[in-house]
Amino acid sequence: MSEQELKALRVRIDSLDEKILELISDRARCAQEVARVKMASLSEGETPVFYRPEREAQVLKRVMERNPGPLGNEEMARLFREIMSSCLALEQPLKVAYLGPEGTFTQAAALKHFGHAVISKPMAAIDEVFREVAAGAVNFGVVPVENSTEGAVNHTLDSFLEHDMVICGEVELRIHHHLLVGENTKTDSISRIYSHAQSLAQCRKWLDAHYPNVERVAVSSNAEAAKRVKGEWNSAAIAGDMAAGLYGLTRLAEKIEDRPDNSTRFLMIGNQEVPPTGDDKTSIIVSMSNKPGALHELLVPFHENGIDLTRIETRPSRSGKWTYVFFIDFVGHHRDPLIKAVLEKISQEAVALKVLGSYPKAVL
Ligand SMILES: O=C(O)C(=O)C[C@]1(C(=O)O)C=C[C@@H](O)C=C1
Repeated sequence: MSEQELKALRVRIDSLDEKILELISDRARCAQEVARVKMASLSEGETPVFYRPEREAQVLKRVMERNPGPLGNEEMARLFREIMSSCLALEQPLKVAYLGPEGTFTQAAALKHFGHAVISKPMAAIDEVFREVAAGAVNFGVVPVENSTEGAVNHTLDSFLEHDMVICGEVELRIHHHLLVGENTKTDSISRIYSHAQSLAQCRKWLDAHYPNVERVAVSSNAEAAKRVKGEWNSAAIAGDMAAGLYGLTRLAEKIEDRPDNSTRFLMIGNQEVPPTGDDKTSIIVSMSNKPGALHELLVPFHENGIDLTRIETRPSRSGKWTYVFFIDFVGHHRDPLIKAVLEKISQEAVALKVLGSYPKAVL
């Protein structure tokens, strides 16, 4: 390519950037107007709701449907995700608590869902995320709920039994684990590998094959594991890219998870109900009386009405020995007439039924 051609293309890019700049600023001013309208239409004592997950899901879907390329749909949606995040921050900067410390996959999930313009607050435990939201110290919380290799995150399920929370969104993250070492690590003398118990489990076969005699130490998070390695010459950590970058570690082995499709699903929790988008999911907790056929009775209304169950999990109810609650996720919104009727039917048979929330299916 000649110098001349390159120059002409760069002039074109400069002019396009100016247009993009103008358009983004126009959009941001529009968001400010939206905030003004929301404030003006409040009734006495009402608090404004600036963050609208149902609208955000629609915006991102529309972008994906109309994307002419050559950028991929996910990439384009990611760019718009960030534009919307900045526009919302003009209306109201969102505060989001997540299972920390900094560098965890949960932080990556929070940023994927809300964008980078949020004020994010790391918490030391899942229960603390719930408490922070309940106390009103943050607008939303982000917690892991299930992993495709290791199953349910029980701390999260149990926290739902103790707190009244509304689920307002979900996000899925592909989880890649690396074996990380520090500058001073003697890589041929590694005697200890730190990670979160779930991550150790997700890499079990790889560890058995490559480090069968090395001690595996479970710590509170992958980021914590990465932090520890910095000061120890004989240890390594299993963690992801964010933690590696944050603590300046290098990858001794990449993508060591046993299953290449290893993914974790995270939930956004808050106090705000989300209206239907037409492509939603609902999560409920149900407890049934301890009698034969109880689970069958619970599932029949879903089957009879053709409702797609996406998950069912059992946990001890914590209110009696050998009594259980079921966590159920299904496709649909609790305001849909069909879902309403099914929930009505179930509540007639159930000891207790609680709708944890209806929320847009993950777009990104
Ligand atoms: O449509 C709204 O209610 C807005 O506030 C605008 C907007 C956007 O930038 O598109 C910003 C934040 C909301 O979460 C959803 C959408």
